[in-house]
Amino acid sequence: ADQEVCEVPPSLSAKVVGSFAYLTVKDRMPTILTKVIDTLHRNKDKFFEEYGKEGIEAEKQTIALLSKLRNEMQTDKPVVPLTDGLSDAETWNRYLHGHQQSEGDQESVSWFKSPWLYVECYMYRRIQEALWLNPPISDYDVFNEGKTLSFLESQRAVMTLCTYLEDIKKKREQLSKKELFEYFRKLLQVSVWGNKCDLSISAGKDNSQKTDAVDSLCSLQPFILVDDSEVIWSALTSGKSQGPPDNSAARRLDIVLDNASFELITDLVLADFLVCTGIIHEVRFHGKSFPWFVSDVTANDFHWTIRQTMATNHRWISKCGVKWQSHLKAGVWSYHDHPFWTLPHEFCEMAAAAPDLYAALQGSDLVLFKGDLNYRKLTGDRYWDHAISFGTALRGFGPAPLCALRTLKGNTQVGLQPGEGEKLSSEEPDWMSSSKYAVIQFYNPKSEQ
Ligand SMILES: O=P(O)(O)OC[C@@]1(O)O[C@H](CO)[C@@H](O)[C@@H]1O
Ligand SMILES: [Mn+2]
Repeated sequence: ADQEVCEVPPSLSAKVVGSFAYLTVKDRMPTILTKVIDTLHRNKDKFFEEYGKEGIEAEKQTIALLSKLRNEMQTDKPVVPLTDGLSDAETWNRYLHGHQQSEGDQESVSWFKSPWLYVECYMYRRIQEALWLNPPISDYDVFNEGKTLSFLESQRAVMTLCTYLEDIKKKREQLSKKELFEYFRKLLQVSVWGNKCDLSISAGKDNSQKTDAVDSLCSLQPFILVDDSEVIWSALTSGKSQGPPDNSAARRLDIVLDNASFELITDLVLADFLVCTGIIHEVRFHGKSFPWFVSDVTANDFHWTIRQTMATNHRWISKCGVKWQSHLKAGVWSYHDHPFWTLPHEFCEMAAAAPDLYAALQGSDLVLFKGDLNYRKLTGDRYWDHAISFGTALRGFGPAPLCALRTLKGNTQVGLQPGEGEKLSSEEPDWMSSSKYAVIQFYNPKSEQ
């Protein structure tokens, strides 16, 4: 039961030598920084063409700041305040100050000693600072190449998925409620497995979708550790009429997006299925307000992806794209990028840190949280016992019925059967970080779990 009183366990951090957090801070994060520096080097001519010698100077200064950042990280220097004066800088600096207060001094808030969730988010905000401090390349997306390439390499999978959606649409009038549920279940799984395509875990190496996302569902089924599809379906389809949306019956879905390219397509397909079958009447997509965790969706990625699908010469992909663009135009779909999603806070702090966002989410009938980072923030990225309930780990966060759709890429997992986590650890030590396993985990704050 969620009321079980329990000590909040410590945060994952790199101070545990050999832990996934340690290996991430020691190896993967510096690698990501090095790739960012290489990307800036490789685009030197482009900056010159576009901005002349000012562009070259800006590129050089940015690289200098990023090299300094990498050195701070690799030598475990103290975390330092942001200096770019962006609207969120003060929140970040207050957050840092809070850590310094609780640790007692500035020295002990550092890359290998502080919570992994904090320092990893902070790294991406420092990358943003390096760009922001160097106009005219301030709004250059250092991760754009990787996201674009990953999308273009996933085109076969996009084609089969859009064709699959088209088939469903053709026969939707004849589908029974049970058949609708089966398609919902499949598209929910396609969306959760789409989360494997993440360029942060691969440190930028190609991670595009090579296999047919629908055909592989059966073989992947055993690796879904928690599957709450049925209770999600009944939350979506119970009570309110299926009819056309008069205000009371209108049902709203919020999708807190994760990665661009193929994963974004799986989310757009799921949203389209729910709208065209009349189960959902409005979808709000939540992305990041600046480039984040290498492959996370920004406004530019979101609109570029829809324009790309419209322009593709494959008839079903372009038909989907045209439909999606019309949903945006009609306001049935909308894109939002609240600054909170690119702050370091655990979600149990949202109501205090971003009351406007928390209130907005309270108007949703279901909030889907995609990916591993969102799961880490939902549960606070802590050493929870694997068998404690998801509700307990949420520690009061619950603006609306919510569902986490994540492949496991960080060693936090709750809501398992007693002994299940230990069994997995004995058989596969890296079960929480290999992205081989996934959860479709639901929590309804309005009802006892
Ligand atoms: O949120 P996502 O895209 O599913 O995964 C983000 C991620 O790749 O980055 C962090 C490790 O660097 C972890 O949260 C996770 O492995
Ligand atoms: Mn991501």
